[in-house]
Amino acid sequence: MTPDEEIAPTEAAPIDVVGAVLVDSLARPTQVLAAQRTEPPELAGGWELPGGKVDPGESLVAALHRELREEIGVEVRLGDLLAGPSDGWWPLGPRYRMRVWLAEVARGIPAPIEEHAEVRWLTAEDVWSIPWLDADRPIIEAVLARGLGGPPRTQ
Ligand SMILES: Nc1nc2c([nH]c(=O)n2[C@H]2C[C@H](O)[C@@H](COP(=O)(O)OP(=O)(O)OP(=O)(O)O)O2)c(=O)[nH]1
Repeated sequence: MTPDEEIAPTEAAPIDVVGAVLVDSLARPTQVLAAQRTEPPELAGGWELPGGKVDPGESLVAALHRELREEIGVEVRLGDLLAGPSDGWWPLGPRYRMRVWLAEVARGIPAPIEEHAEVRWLTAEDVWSIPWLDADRPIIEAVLARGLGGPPRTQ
């Protein structure tokens, strides 16, 4: 063991987060829902996919339904997993990783009940009009590549 390895901290397991690409229609998506964070200060004002951390012992899908109910007040139907580059996960900085599903509203109207200042439906045309969190940008690129009622973004 080198001195460097001796002092290197053990790599902590990533914390699992789940998120939804909530679209107006799974069959023919033309709009995606973005939610503006209110905390922590370094992320406040940034826009993200609704979702949150998985509780201990909770399944990923159960966590996603719970977070969507608590945060934006909707019941959803889940569609496909939007697979990320790391075994299906999307990296969120050094501490977190996120699984993302397409979803549509089954009941309720999305509202910023908890943790968000605002929620907004965005078309392909205006999807870059808001400052997405850095980690979310490749996810939004992937959403556009799948199709959001318009051609994929080219640059
Ligand atoms: N929910 C969500 N979190 C994201 C996204 N992008 C991104 O970098 N993150 C980060 C922000 C947070 O550091 C972490 C998820 O934590 P969270 O604050 O949403 O989780 P939570 O709802 O369970 O919050 P809390 O109860 O622990 O306060 O992942 C995203 O699109 N959605």
